[in-house]
Amino acid sequence: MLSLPFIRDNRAVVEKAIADKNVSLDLDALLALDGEVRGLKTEIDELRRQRNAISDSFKTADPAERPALGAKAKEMGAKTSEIEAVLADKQAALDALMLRLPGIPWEGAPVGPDESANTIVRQEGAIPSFDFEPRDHVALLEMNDWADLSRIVNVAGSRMYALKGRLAMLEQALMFWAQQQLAAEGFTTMTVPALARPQAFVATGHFPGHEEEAYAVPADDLYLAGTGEIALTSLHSGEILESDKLPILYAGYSPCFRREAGSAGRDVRGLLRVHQFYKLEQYVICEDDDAVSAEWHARLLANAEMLLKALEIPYQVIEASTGDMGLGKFRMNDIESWVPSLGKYRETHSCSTLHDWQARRANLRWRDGDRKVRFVHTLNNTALASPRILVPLLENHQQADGRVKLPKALQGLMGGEFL
Ligand SMILES: Nc1ncnc2c1ncn2[C@@H]1O[C@H](COS(=O)(=O)NC(=O)[C@@H](N)CO)[C@@H](O)[C@H]1O
Repeated sequence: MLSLPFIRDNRAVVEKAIADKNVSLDLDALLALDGEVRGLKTEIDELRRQRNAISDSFKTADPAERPALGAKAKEMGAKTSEIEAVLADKQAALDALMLRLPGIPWEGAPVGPDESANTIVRQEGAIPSFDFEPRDHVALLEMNDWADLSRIVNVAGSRMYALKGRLAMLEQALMFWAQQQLAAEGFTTMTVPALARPQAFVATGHFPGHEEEAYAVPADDLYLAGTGEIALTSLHSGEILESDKLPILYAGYSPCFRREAGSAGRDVRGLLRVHQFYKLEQYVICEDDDAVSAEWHARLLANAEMLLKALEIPYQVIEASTGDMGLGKFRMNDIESWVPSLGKYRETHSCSTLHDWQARRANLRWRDGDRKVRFVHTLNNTALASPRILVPLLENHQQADGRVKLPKALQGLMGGEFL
């Protein structure tokens, strides 16, 4: 969300963000509502002032005049309530439009409608060349009995899987290993729930707009989150964080649930796109200073690259376009990992800076050195998301006989050179 003073003073910038992020929002209607709300508030204040004046005069008034004064006060009270009802409706309409406002993208973001406008920042790690016909991850799962992709569908429906044996253990080991790497970078590991109240989805920007992507639990007015970002964004809602508590660095581990409503037919084979997965989420709450945010964005990206380099997975860093980065983002860099069976890079990480766009929605504030209360900045990036990360991991390290050679970083954890 943006502040109304910012919108009033930066109309052209906001209009450009609305256009560049393909948002359908009538800024004139929003500002007209803002004007009406301010007018109604002024009217109410004036009525209250007059009513108070009458009440004050009541004590010293001639007894004969009191009935008329009482009637006047009563009439003003009725008028005030009438205007307050109108104000409530206008305020609700304004609040709804405010939630649709885009965050202003950084000036270096490629302007374009969707991911087709994304650009490649750089590529890291040599694409492996095999002296045998490489298998895809599903074939590797089958020949090593590392997953059940069929029976489980009878139990839980499509896009579901069960990992087995050493691969199931590797998934757990990977998450612990990543938590250790992030702890060394100062991030506090947290396990967070997937269940969350609707307001938590509004705070991150998932609602309004993406309700159909979340599984609902209507009996309890809860939804299942698709990312630990949702719990972490609202964890400190309503608090005023002292400056010595910033930055807050969380490594949030959670199950993630996504309906993938819009993904029919995409990635239907295997582990790339499933309804339930596990993610370790890097999350930062920092002071509202653009340079500080930019520094944390770079560090979140570097952390993810550190993990990919240790896993010896080739990848490329992507600069997201204005149309692909999402409503609230200032900047988004995806990392795409090489998948040999597809002969292309596929997204495994997504690093975002949101400035105070989420903080305003989540009511996340801090007290600066001058004791001034301000909204914070929030950032997030994937550390590891499994089972998707297993796809490049297994395929890039496969041997001719179908065994998978573990990267050195995991050999100690898994007690051997091979999975
Ligand atoms: N349906 C899915 N199945 C498997 N993995 C998924 C799915 N959706 C997302 N992921 C993984 O989760 C990562 C982060 O998802 S994201 O929506 O791009 N971004 C976020 O959730 C941010 N909070 C950063 O983690 C993706 O890069 C991908 O690796």
